[in-house]
Amino acid sequence: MLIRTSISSKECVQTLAIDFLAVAQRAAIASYPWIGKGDKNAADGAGTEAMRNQMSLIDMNGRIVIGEGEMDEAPMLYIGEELGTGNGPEVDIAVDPVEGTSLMAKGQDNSLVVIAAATKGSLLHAPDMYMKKVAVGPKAKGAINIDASLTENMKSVAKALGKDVTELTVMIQDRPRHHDLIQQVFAAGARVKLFSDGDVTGAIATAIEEMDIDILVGTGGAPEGVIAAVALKCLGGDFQAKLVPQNQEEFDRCLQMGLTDPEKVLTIDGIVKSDDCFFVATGITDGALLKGVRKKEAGVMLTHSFIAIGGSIKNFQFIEARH
Ligand SMILES: O=P(O)(O)OC[C@H]1O[C@](O)(COP(=O)(O)O)[C@@H](O)[C@@H]1O
Repeated sequence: MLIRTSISSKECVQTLAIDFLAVAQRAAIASYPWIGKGDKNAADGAGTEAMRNQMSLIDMNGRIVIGEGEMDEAPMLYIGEELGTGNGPEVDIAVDPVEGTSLMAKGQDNSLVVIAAATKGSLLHAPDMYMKKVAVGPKAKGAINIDASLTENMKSVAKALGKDVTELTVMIQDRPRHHDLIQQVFAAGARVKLFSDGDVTGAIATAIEEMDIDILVGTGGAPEGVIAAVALKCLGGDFQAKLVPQNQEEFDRCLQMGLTDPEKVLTIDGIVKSDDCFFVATGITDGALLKGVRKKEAGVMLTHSFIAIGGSIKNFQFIEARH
């Protein structure tokens, strides 16, 4: 008999989050042999396969809403793919088996496995295109406006945090398209923290006090934006976004995916419509949020993960595990 429920109970969301922790850990371990080997696709393929195999064992009716691509372009974890034993809650799943594929292929810091999940029907089906984003932690919730300039956002966030604008640190991906944003930070006397890849980590950093980041701003991947929004929802932070279709084809693609007004402001609650959600990450290479996979003696592998759970649980944990 098939059991279909929602993940609204505390026990259910907690159990599923633990199951997905195992998925992220397996995917990170599978990618480990490819660190620094210069082959992005092999690394991504290994992580994807491990992720899919482990997810198939979970008691759930899962459906990939953000994955490796459309059915005709991705053999595994394609958008719409159904995963799990079929006995269990109905969940929307967003995955990135390797967030920071170039970093990983070059043996650089900050690549990680990221997964987000929420009650069925609650995650935005974002096409694989650019998205303008702004993210802040819990203390600045309600203080951001994606339609305002970064200068104005910095003023409002500084006020919410009880800081002077010059004390803010703004994380921005180091890309030519962000030149103007970087200049606005300098002009305000605030500090930038530029990073080469991995804006999911940047968004989470705004909600983890020890990471000392006040705002993440910039244009990056929309799939990563949805995953970051789930993480921030669990962490009590805030996130706003706008899709940035680059041409008519991308614009039409938004319409096909049911986004009737592709350039409208997307709030955190519009991207993640349910509080019953969770986020899991496992480090592949060392990074600002997590250490990477380590190979110990006698085939033992060490992993470092992060779990954030939303709803009535609302907590996060760092987990070190030996496999
Ligand atoms: O490299 P671009 O085109 O600036 O895209 C930005 C996106 O790329 C990343 O840095 C890494 O993405 P990949 O894992 O697909 O390589 C994301 O974190 C970010 O959203």
